[in-house]
Amino acid sequence: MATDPAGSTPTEDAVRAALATVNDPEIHQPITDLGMVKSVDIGADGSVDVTVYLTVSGCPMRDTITTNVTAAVERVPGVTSVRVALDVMSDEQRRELASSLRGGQAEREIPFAQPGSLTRVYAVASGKGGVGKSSVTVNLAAAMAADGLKVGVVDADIYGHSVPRMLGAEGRPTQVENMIMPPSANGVKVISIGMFTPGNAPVVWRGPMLHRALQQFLADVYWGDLDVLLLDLPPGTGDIAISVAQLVPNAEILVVTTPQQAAAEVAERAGSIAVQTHQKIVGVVENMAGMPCPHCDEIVDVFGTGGGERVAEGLTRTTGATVPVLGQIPIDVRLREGGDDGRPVAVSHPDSPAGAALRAIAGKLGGRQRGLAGMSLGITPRNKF
Ligand SMILES: Nc1ncnc2c1ncn2[C@@H]1O[C@H](COP(=O)(O)OP(=O)(O)OP(=O)(O)O)[C@@H](O)[C@H]1O
Repeated sequence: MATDPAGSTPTEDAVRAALATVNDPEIHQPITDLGMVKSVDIGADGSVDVTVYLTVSGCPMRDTITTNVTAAVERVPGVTSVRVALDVMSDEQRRELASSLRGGQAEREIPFAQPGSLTRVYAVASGKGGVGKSSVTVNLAAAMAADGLKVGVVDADIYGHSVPRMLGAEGRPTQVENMIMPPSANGVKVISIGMFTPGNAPVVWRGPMLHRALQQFLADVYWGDLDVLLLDLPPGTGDIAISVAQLVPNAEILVVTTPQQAAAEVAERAGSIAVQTHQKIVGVVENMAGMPCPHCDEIVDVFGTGGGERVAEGLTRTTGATVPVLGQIPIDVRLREGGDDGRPVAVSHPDSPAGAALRAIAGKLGGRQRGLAGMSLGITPRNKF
């Protein structure tokens, strides 16, 4: 308990100032700004009773909120004890909160697709499954967050939703009215179809349902201000790639391939869908590019060589714009282990060959300024006379 040399009772202003330092763990804003402080009562003996509104009953964050509120108020000089009681917001209060979080933006509007949005959106695509698309997405996201960027990931890989586990962000998102609060881990906010399906049930959704799910993830999830949003797409050239193009036309495509000839060919096909959707391809990542021999450090080209380069050249030819190889990531058992444990190798072993390669790619993508080059200006050229 903080001692007060003057021995005076703490003021309500001082207690509220302390409460303003406590962020809601899901919304990441001060509980005082969110209308979550119901009452503050201060006894003559310096005891403080605080009642906090939870957004929903049974909120999974109730213990965290109680601990953080207690710790903040205890630090106020003159406070002798802190008791925290919890209440639940009424429907009306929840509606007000949801509308203030939306900041006046209309319901169902996708903030990233608005003109002037400063969030860079990357849709991570691959031709074949299992080439490491989700691993690359998660590691790039965690590395960018470690560099201080505000990052979100949408796991749109309907059939193999592995992003929450790879990031260590399992658990169900809470909902405030129509707004979904994304869990976060490793500094990254994440939402996944897997968070809404019972157990490990396979998802047998068709195109229109996938489109609606993606729209909901983009419009109804409270992302806050993001610097970068990564979308982990299912492998191949399915419906969801078209949905991304319709919902976030300014999303740029990042193609992941392995060095193998066959994988490179399908990756090129997946990438060339961007020509039809008029999206920009930001670059190619070659994953599983060789494995250092554990005995002599010689690089063993398990999956051959040159796939990334071939895809980049092919896409440059098809799109007419230069598509670079952004980096090559070697096979590394720590990358796989990190994926299984929710500790991305780019942050747990940043200097390992795979970690360093991923961080370098994250630096290139995270450091780019969103210029007008990637944006639709929404104007039509006038016909020539
Ligand atoms: N560079 C690497 N070194 C070692 N293991 C890797 C590497 N890249 C990926 N893996 C492992 O390969 C497996 C497949 O990776 P991942 O799930 O990221 O692929 P994916 O392309 O997203 O697959 P899908 O789209 O089919 O779900 C995972 O177990 C992952 O840990």
